[in-house]
Amino acid sequence: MSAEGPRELLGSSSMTEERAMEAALRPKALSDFVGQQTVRRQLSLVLESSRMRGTTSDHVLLSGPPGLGKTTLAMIIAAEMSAALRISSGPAIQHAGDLAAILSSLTEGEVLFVDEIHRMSRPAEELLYMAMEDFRVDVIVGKGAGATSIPLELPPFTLVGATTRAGLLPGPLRDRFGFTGHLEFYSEAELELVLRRSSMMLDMNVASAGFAEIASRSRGTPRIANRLLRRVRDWALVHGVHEVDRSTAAAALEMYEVDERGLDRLDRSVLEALCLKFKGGPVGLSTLAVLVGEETETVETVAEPYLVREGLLARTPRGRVATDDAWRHLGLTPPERHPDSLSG
Ligand SMILES: Nc1ncnc2c1ncn2[C@@H]1O[C@H](COP(=O)(O)OP(=O)(O)OP(=O)(O)O)[C@@H](O)[C@H]1O
Ligand SMILES: [Mg+2]
Repeated sequence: MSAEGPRELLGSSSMTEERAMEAALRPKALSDFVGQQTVRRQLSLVLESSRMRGTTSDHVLLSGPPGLGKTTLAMIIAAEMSAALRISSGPAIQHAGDLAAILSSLTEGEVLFVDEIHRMSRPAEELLYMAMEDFRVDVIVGKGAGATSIPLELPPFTLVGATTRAGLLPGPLRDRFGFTGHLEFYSEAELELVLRRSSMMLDMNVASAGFAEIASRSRGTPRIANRLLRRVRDWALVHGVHEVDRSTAAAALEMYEVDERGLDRLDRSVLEALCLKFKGGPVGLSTLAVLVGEETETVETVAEPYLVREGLLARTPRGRVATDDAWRHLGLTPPERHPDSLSG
């Protein structure tokens, strides 16, 4: 979510449309959720078992890069449990009191979804430990010497936390989730399924090769696949194309500066900054973020995971390094290196 903000691949005016479309395209049941076999199977077992036992499900933590389906899964969990869903987020819970207010208003069995849970404040986090484990919170009333703590029983609820950065979660919090699902990037075949479904909802006529072309540029991410599909729709509409084939899709996406490997402007500027300004690195993350004019978190959660996966960038103890493949992707010649200085 947060990482989505500064990302302006397609301009901020598309953000409202993006939200609305995202809601419309979200699968509503676990069986409609494409890919993520492992997580889906594990989660379905957790939910099935709690349904059989007639209890609320264990708390669930979902981690993974932006746009892979964490929010979608949280909604599916509530739907599968026929439970009400309450949505909040780490940045919105800055005081323990904010969290206490949310928790004390939950009804029995409700699913509380906390997005970006790694961004909650420390005091709120500590309150959450007790709530997760004992369904109880201590509410502090008053200030200073006169402050008293009133224990408050909570109805059983299921916490679903989502994070793009599981590594930032303190151990005690991570340990209190009964189940952690790590979402992986999607294969091109899976993205084609996502696109097929979305194209029907958008009433588009797309040939198989058209789906393949869009999928191959979608960085393993359903959100990006859906977004590119909408841009291809615009292009086809304006150019009077009735069936989107491979070349239509390619032409449209070239225009939006999404290259054949799915790299967009931000990805390329990260690689360019590394290669052209720092001879390929190593460069610290924060320096890199300043150079490309983005938040550190955006570079780290949005651009890097894909660049690393594509073998274009390496994270080393001394900083980020461009691989030879990155130089070649930018049309540059990789520098000669001493064999032992490779990637720091
Ligand atoms: N497995 C899937 N099958 C079909 N569509 C999916 C799947 N996963 C995600 N999507 C689509 O991708 C879009 C983004 O998914 P979602 O909002 O759940 O991502 P997220 O992981 O919560 O991202 P963020 O970290 O930015 O909050 C949704 O509109 C949804 O329709
Ligand atoms: Mg989300």
